[in-house]
Amino acid sequence: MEDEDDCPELVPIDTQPAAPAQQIPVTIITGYLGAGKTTLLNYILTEQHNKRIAVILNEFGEGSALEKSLAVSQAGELYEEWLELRNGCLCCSVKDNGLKAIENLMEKKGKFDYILLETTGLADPGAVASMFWVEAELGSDIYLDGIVTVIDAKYGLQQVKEEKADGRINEAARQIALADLTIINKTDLVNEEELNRVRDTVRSINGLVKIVETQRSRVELSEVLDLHSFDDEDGAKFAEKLQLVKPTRSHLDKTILTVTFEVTGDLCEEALNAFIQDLLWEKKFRNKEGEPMTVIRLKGIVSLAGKAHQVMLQGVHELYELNETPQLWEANSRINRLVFIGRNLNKDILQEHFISSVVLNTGQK
Ligand SMILES: Nc1nc2c(ncn2[C@@H]2O[C@H](COP(=O)(O)OP(=O)(O)OP(=O)(O)O)[C@@H](O)[C@H]2O)c(=O)[nH]1
Ligand SMILES: [Zn+2]
Repeated sequence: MEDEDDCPELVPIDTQPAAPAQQIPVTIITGYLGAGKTTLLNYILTEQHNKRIAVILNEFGEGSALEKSLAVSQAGELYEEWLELRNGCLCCSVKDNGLKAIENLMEKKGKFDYILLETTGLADPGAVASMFWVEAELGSDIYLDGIVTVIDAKYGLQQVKEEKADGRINEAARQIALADLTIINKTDLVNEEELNRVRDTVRSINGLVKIVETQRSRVELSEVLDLHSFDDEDGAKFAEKLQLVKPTRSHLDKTILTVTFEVTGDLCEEALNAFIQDLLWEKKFRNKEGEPMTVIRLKGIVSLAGKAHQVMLQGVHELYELNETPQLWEANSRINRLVFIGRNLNKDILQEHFISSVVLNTGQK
C-alpha cells in the first residue's frame, strides 16, 4: 500500500503545458445542502467563456467519510479521482491532499485559467478560504478570488434561523457572513414577499455582500468570476465600497451581523495588530451579556502613523492581513473605517476598545 500522505496519481492526458507564471484565481462556492452549487458549476462550465476552468468538488462519498471526489471538468470531459482522507475533516483534507492534487494536476495537464471549488454544504468555508489565502502568500500558483454563497430562496431562511445545539454558529448564517457574493437561487419557488424576506435576512447578516437572484443558478459569469475580493489592486474602489456599508440590525437573536465605525486619527501599527489578534484569536472582547465576540469577516481602511498611503485590512476566519494600497491619503482626511461581520458584536464596546488602545493622540508625539 502506498504512503497515505501521497496524492493519488491523476489521469495523464495529452496537453502541452501552458506558459508559466501568473497566479490562478480560485473561487470558493459554498451554500447549504441543495441550494444549487452544483447547478451553478454546471452552468458556468457550459457557458461561453474562453477559460480553462478546473472544478473541484469537495464532497464526501455517500456512507463513507473517508472518501471525497475530485472531479475535474474541462471542455465537457469529466475526470474523477477518489482521494483517501485520513480524518474526515474537510479543511485538513483539503490542506493535505486537495492543494497538492491541484498542483499535481496543473503540472500534468498544464495550467488552468480558473479554479472553482465547491465545498460541502456543511463545511466551514472560512477554513478553506483562509487556507488558499495563506498559500498565495507562500508563493503558491493559486490565489483566492472570492467566496460565493448560494442560498435556497425557499428554504434558506429556515436554514439560517435554525438554532444550533451548544450555541454553535449556524453554518448557513456563517456562509452568508463570509460571502463576497450571494446568489439567492430558486426564485421560481417563492413569491415576491418571501424573496424580500430572504434578501433582508442576507442583508441583515452581511452589510458588505453583493446579492444576485437566480433560477437554476443562471448568473452572469462576470458577476461570479474575477471578483478580486482579497487583493489590494484598487484601494480606491475598496475604500468607496466600505463607505457604503451600513451597519445591520439583526432580526434574530444571537445571529451574525455587521458592525461598522469610523474613527479619525493615526493608528499605532503594533497596537492595531494586538487589537486584531485579541479579537480574532484570543476572543477577548465580550458584549454586554458577557458573550465573546466572534468575527468571521473583517475589512477596513486604516491610517497607520507615518504612512502616506492608505492601508487595507482584510480578515477571514482567524487570518488577517494589512496591506499598503497605492492610494495616498489626502490632507486632513485620514479616517479609519472598519467593518466587522460576526456574532455577539457590540459596536460601542468594540469602538471604545479600538479608540483607547489603537488610536494615537494626534498632535502628541
Ligand atoms: N425549482 C428549482 N430547482 C432548482 C433550481 N436550481 C437547482 N435546483 C434543483 O435543486 C436541487 C439541488 O441542486 P444542486 O445544484 O445539486 O445543489 P447543491 O447545492 O450542489 O447540493 P449539495 O451538493 O447536495 O449540497 C437539484 O435537484 C436541482 O435541479 C432552481 O432555480 N429552481
Ligand atoms: Zn453539489
